[in-house]
Amino acid sequence: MPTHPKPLDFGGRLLGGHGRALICTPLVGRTTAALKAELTAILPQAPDLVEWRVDFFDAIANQREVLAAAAELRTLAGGVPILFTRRAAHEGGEQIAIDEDAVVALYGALCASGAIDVVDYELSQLEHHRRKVRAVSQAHGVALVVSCHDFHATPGSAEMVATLLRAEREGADIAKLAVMPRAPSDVLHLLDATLQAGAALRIPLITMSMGALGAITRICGWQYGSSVTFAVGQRVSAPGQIPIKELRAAMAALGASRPTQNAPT
Ligand SMILES: O=C1C[C@@](O)(C(=O)O)C[C@@H](O)[C@@H]1O
Repeated sequence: MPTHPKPLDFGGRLLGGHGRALICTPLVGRTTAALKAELTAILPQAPDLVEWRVDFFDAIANQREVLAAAAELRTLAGGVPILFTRRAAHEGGEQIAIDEDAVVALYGALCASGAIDVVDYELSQLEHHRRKVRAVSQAHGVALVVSCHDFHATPGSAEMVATLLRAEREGADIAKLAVMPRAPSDVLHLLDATLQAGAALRIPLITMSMGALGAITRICGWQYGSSVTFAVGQRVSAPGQIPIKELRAAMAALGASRPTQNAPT
């Protein structure tokens, strides 16, 4: 019997759960036009969520332009929830032209805009920044992913569970952990930590082992309790991501995309 991942709760609108893995496709366009083209190409592939990786956006320093782009994406997405993420460079993101205070202000503006459903902010950021992001997201009914990425190694299972628990304690609505395997056993440790954390946490979690070695976790992670898997729509945003079509086919082979009543018991 697989562990059912918990559903995501966007202001009372539940997404996923009941043995269904959600697929999120990142948008990494550098301009509004490129983002719109990317989203237009991705939507026919029916992602459950799209993630705007704003650290790729050339005009990130221009809050008005970011808000205008977000509004356009909102309209184009037609009800597909939007995750807004500035991935910090020290956690595998792009170098950006603004400091952390400006990033937090940007998160505030986006949360207030109504154009996004969920934001992702790193556990490694300073506490006063994290608190501000938590407060502003809560104030506007935007869900908060508190994330942690290790692009170099995979910590032990106990440490990974502790990280996910800490994200929950720090106010996350969703806890996320991405780690890099150095050996096949690291992939097993990530799945083990996912299973343990799924039982220990009240909130949904998202985990993945990155790189080619970890790609299997993007297909089967839901069976260990991970609520979302990230797939390539147009361009890769992290190593090891699988194109959405192939990912969906592989998950279907595991029974992941079937309704609960047809899932293997
Ligand atoms: O945190 C994550 C997960 C991710 O790093 C991955 O490995 O699929 C991809 C990122 O775009 C996203 O923000």
